[in-house]
Amino acid sequence: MTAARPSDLWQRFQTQRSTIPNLGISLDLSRMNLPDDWFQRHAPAMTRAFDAMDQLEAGAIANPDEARMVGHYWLRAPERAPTPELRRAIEQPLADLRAFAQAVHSGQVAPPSGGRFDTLLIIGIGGSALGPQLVADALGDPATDRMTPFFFDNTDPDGMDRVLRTLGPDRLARTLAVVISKSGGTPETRNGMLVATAAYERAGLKFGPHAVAITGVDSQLDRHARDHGFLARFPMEDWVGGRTSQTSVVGLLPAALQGLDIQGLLEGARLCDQATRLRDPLANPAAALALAWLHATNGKGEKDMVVLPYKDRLLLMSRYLQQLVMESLGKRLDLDGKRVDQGITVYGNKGSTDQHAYVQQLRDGVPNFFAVFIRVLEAIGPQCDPLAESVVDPAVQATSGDYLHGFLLGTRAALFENDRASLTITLPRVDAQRLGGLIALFERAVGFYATLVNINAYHQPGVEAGKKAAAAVLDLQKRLVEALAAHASTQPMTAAELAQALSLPDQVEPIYLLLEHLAANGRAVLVNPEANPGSARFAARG
Ligand SMILES: O=P(O)(O)OC[C@H]1O[C@H](O)[C@H](O)[C@@H](O)[C@@H]1O
Repeated sequence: MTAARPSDLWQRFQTQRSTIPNLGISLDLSRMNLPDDWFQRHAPAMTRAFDAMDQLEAGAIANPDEARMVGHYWLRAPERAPTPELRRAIEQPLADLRAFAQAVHSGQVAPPSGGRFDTLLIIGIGGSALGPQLVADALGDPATDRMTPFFFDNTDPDGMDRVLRTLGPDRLARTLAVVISKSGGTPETRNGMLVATAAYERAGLKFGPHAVAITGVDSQLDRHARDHGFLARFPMEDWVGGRTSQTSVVGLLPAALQGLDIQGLLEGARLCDQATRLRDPLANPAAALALAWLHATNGKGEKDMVVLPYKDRLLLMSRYLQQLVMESLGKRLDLDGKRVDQGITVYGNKGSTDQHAYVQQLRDGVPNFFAVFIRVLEAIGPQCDPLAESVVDPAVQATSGDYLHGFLLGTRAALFENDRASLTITLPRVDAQRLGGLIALFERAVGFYATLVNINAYHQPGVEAGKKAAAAVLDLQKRLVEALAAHASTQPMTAAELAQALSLPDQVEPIYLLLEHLAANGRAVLVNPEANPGSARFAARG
């Protein structure tokens, strides 16, 4: 049990606290059980991390495997971009996207069938969806949004169908599709675009005059957009990674179209960047965060990070951070090519909802995590009806917001009592500036941490393995459908027999799984449904 006295904790609360002054954001590490000399002990390592970050911001090839610069910090301070060309590559698209959003809002850019665009269908995945989703949900307000956002962020036909049915053909005519893919070749996004195109066409509409693309210049998507008369194309630069693209066109165009405060997002990120360039880890929340992770995880991912925002609007924060942290830090090799199997697992949802779900395990179960509480001081936003924050419990004169805050402090104390560490990030409110600041805080903490554990945070070689394997599966499926037609039109066959026919005797299991999928979707027939996998027989569809 932790035997810290309240007066010691109060002392630690004051000394292990850093801030982003202009945003009123603070980071409290008092419940992380850091040894007193933790920061001092890691001063030399942190100096290296500051040096690496300085070089990155100055335009070094900070992503060595892909031979790329890493420029997301310039997006909110274009004057810091290392060359005038790079500065222009930030300022021009920013001006263009603002002008485009204004033209859409004013009706100057309008649907061919008349009226105004009032709905957005954002098509993207991973870094091309998670940031826009987080921002849309955190800052959006159905009463004041200029356009209502919907997302295709997967290749699940049922998921896409649900969105399309929510929209219906009439609303589709007033829907602007924003197709986002840095590489321009991501299959899920391409599929989403093709399904959307078919839906527009079925409604008697052409997709191009309802669509814009955000993608690398001359990518497959860029060429498709050009050839199909998209309304506009916005460039995505190779020095902006998908998971750090929220302050690029990727995050800003959807937000601007929704009518959100993109200047606030940029400003918040810029102010955070300023505060986190300070070379004093105790006073620099991004450095302090990275050093706290180093302690909690032993620099080897030994503990998971549970993200607990006590605010519905920040529900998607854990999902956003999952990609930012796990895709950046989850690496097999370090920068010297040594096997390290690095990473920090991130999950979470929101408080106090989680207290009625998995906090039981956090408090009493396997102690394999540390918690990140996100505490928002103002209980309601200026746009809220005060009714939501009226007294609900006259006995203690408490409002719903008092309860929410009370549950946060209560859970923080209950975890700490049981030797579960946590850190707390406090924001005055959820607005564009604070959200921009929060995103930038984690971006830089990830960068520092990567240097502390000597890995490249800016590539994702592991993702490719799954993509290649999926392509091989689709190729096998094609050959299987052909084999079914050739050999199993009259005489049903087992997976093993089909594997034999394809000369792929060691592929029986994937062949069975594909047959099951094809049969469930009416593209093959399972003639003996009660049979076990070994004796199940499949025929071509007649
Ligand atoms: O923007 P895109 O090129 O379509 O990529 C979308 C996502 O897919 C990839 O697999 C990467 O792992 C992500 O980092 C990326 O954000």
